[in-house]
Amino acid sequence: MSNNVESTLKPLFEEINNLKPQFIERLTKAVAIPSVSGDESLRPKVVEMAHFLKQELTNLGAQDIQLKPLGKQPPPVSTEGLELPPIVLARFGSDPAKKTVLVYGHYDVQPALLEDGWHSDPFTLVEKDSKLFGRGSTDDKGPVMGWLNSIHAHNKLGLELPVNLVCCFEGMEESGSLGLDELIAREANAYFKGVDTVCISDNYWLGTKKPVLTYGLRGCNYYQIIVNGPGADLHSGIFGGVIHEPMTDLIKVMGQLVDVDGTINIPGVNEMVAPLTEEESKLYDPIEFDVDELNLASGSKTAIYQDKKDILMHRWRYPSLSLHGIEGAFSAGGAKTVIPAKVSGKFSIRTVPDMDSDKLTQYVIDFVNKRFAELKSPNTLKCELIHDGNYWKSDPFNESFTAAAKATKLVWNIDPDFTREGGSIPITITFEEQLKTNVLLLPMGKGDDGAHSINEKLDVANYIEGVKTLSAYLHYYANA
Ligand SMILES: C[C@H](N)C(=O)N[C@@H](Cc1c[nH]cn1)C(=O)O
Ligand SMILES: [Zn+2]
Ligand SMILES: [Zn+2]
Repeated sequence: MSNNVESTLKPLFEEINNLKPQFIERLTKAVAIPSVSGDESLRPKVVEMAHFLKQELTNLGAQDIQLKPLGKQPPPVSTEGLELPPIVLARFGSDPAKKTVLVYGHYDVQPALLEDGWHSDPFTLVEKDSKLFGRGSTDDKGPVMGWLNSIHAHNKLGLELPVNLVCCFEGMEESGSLGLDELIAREANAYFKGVDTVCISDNYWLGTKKPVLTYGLRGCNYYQIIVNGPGADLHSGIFGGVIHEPMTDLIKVMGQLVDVDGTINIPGVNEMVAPLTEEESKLYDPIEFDVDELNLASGSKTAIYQDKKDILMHRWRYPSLSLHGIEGAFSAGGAKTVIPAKVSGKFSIRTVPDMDSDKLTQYVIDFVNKRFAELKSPNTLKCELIHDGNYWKSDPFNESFTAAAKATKLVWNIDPDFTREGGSIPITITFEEQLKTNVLLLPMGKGDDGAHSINEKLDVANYIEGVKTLSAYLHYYANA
């Protein structure tokens, strides 16, 4: 059976090589649409991206393409009445004799500004040194285009897809996947009926040398602390030293959430973490990774841990708390002498088994309120959850992972490592629970791609060989 698959894949891989310019052109067009879900002013661009996908899917011959509306964005962070971007659904084939694979990806991206330190406009894909630079190149427009490219190559060759393919692309992943849980529940026995497995390509290799298959993700609970004080921004020469300043209160509270060594100071949080078993401890041993890979990816020597096992465990199986920013604070160049009247501090906690999101939120709010009360400030403070998404951990011993391992070996000539991921894809567990299927994470990009960072890139090799890997996965899975 396997030989059959490989003889089918040989001409397909050649076709993928031939189509490289068209594939890069497709990604160029996708990156050019600044579909930043976290920036309300760019919401029309997120919607434009959904329409771009619809057009691409139409050109590729998809059936039953639907842009599913999700209604209004819920509080707390949006302007009232702001519409969520639609979910793009499409299918290729509905042959009852074939297995059905649902592929999920997201078409929204993180914010990006040239002045943040990009070497070129983040929304113009630039090919340099065999790398494709641009916001979304690796997260997640490259992999989403990867699925389209695979269909394109099959079409060009007149080769039938080996499975029925259902596409589900969302535009709010970077902002908590708002509305998607409900859509999946609604469509579980409708659009998604008959789905045998789910494949997500939206994470990265652990390092830069070895492909991986991923069977776990951390969750993400995102919070804000709003401190309100004077009626307007004030002159620090006139009011400095004579009023309680919101920013001082906020920094005092935020500064106590986490220690410089990453220890979370909120009582109850670390106690919720599942204990490390001997069996799990052994899983880290064969994985290829070291502190140099971490330093390479971070562009620094700022690692808290030097030992591989410590690094991996703190990325995958322990929670972390990161401080992200302060809305309302002076942040431009120069030296403005202002006392901001209202500031909102943003931070998130990456969650792991067995943390409970509601309990965590209660612990966070109690801690923040207690620390603020100690300041005896007349300002007001409110701490709230902006969005949460659960962690996910699965058993990687199933047909889908086996097919992906064969595909990876064929394309990259090396057996993949089995890894977990420190980032989050909030919807993963919902697919597993609602569709009662397993989920596979099959990443395309490398650990040094700089997702969410400046100068995000996807190596040309990862893009093209990634299309081969996704394609080979579908063929091996069909024949498993
Ligand atoms: C791993 C994935 N490509 C990703 O970047 N996910 C985001 C999801 C998220 C959660 N809250 C906000 N965004 C991430 O891990 O930050
Ligand atoms: Zn992301
Ligand atoms: Zn992503």
